[in-house]
Amino acid sequence: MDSNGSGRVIPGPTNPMVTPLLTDHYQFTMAYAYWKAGKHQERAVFDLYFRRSPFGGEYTIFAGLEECVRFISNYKISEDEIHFIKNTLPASCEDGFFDYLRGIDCCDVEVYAIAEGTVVFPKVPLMRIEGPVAVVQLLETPFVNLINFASLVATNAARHRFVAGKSKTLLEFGLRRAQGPDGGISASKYCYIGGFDATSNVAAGRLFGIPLRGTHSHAFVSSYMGVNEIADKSLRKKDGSGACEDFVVLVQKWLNKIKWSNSLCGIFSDTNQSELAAFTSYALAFPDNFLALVDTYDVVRSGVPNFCAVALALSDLGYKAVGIRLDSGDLAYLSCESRKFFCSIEKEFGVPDFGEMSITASNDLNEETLDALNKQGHEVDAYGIGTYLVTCYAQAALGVVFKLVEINKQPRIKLSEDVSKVSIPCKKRIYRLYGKETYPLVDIMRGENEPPPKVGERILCRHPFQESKRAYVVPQQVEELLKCYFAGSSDKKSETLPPLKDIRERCIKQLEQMRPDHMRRLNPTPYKVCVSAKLYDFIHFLWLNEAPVGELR
Ligand SMILES: Nc1ncnc2c1ncn2[C@@H]1O[C@H](COP(=O)(O)OP(=O)(O)OP(=O)(O)O)[C@@H](O)[C@H]1O
Ligand SMILES: O=P(O)(O)OC[C@H]1O[C@H](OP(=O)(O)OP(=O)(O)O)[C@H](O)[C@@H]1O
Ligand SMILES: O=C(O)c1cccnc1
Ligand SMILES: [Mg+2]
Repeated sequence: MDSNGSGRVIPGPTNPMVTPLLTDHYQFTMAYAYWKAGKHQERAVFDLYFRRSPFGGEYTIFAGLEECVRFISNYKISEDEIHFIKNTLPASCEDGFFDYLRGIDCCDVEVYAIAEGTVVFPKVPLMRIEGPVAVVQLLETPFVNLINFASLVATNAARHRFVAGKSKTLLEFGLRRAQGPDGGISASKYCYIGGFDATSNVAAGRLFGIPLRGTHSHAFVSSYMGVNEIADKSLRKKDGSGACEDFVVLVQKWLNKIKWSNSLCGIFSDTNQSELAAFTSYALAFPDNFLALVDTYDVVRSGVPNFCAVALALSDLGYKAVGIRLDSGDLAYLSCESRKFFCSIEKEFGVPDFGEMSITASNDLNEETLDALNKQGHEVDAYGIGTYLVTCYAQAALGVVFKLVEINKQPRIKLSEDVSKVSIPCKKRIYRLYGKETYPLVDIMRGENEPPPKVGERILCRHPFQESKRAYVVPQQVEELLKCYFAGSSDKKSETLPPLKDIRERCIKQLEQMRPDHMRRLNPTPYKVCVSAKLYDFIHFLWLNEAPVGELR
């Protein structure tokens, strides 16, 4: 634990593998070369950004900032680590360098960032990292690593939420399929930020206070052979006014009633009795939270009737069952059939709200299957989503980069044949300009010393690289995006790290205020990211200055 200059104590990174060695070898070789040249203390400014939003979309959720701040707040290279680094470098490397590494902390580093959970766009610096060039260089790889997957998976979660709709419960079930333990823990944390309601991941529940939810598996159902395996068949009434001595008999009674009821007669005959035993047993263990996986044998002919028999028996004793989970087959059709069954029971037996029993669906769900279910019509209330969500199956990486934009107060540019890869030089300030209808209109980057845009004042916004693309904007609201999150030992004020719940709320609010055409799944409109006229001129001046002139022969 350490403080970031603000006097607040900041714990280390969640994952203890996040150490100064969690970087690329070349960061240490460059650090040595900087040191050898006497250049290591030169003040550098790097921007961290990405070039394209993922999943064919036009927005991204910025996530991972807290872990970066935790990392640098506690940055210290241990003796063991220095010993290891020394062995990885040529023997000719001078000892003075290792003394230098020994003394490194991040007290000369400052980090400016957009708030975690904000909707962000390509080319805009999500973080600006200032400090001695050798130190900031060492931070490149861990920072990019901590932001890349966090932002990717939070965006994936937000996209799943967008298709599922606000009213649905979204459960993250991905731990078993995630890319290793950190993939699993990170996915649970950042899917929550992106708008999921709960996770099945117990460790994530403990670490981050994310609500835990779950049902049961097919193994639980198929492990039962019959009701005689249930040792204690008694169940106390919910209000404490007595008990049912044989809950199994009560369930059987209800199953018979359903079977011969007017509206359900003929829909099913004999249900699977081992499944009934499993449901009965689960209800005895959790009478207040009874939710059954109904697709082990046959949803309509066995799972749903068995579930209803147990739920009605519970109802006799004052308990309210939660619902069912469907994990195979046509989820649209089966959810509608199950709903019809529940509604018939409500009508036939006069059990209030039985028709509103919750239906959870799972099984290889993703944006496309959720969209297909919506188009077909369905009765699903909650989705359990694993593999496609946590592995970010539709796109493996976000492509976050970390580029030098200034050293010793000299702006720097990285040129490329591919214009989209040319970096935007200078230490910049970023503003989000809002229009009349309260939507964000554009993000504009301006040189650090340019005055901020003013509400009601016309501003020329220019595409950073295409001369003909320009627009005037008269903002109704101006929001400065980069705030100081780590001030090192300077006396600058830094932002406090908000709790996870607040980050999630911010994210949900941010998504709601975006113009709908930026958010749609098919051919969304790109959000405009621009530069001030002054910065535009400077970029192109520097470009011409740095690019050699070709010669044709
Ligand atoms: N109504 C639907 N429309 C579109 N996709 C659906 C619908 N219902 C389910 N799906 C999806 O179709 C796929 C079905 O998976 P699969 O072919 O493995 O069948 P299954 O139902 O799991 O079969 P099994 O009984 O062998 O487990 C899943 O990805 C599921 O999310
Ligand atoms: O389908 P996902 O989106 O990854 O969500 C999680 C899945 O994990 C569980 O079963 P598991 O996949 O382990 O076994 P199954 O495929 O045989 O049901 C669960 O029943 C879900 O189907
Ligand atoms: O609780 C569940 O139903 C669950 C948890 C993880 C994976 N699949 C399902
Ligand atoms: Mg599966």
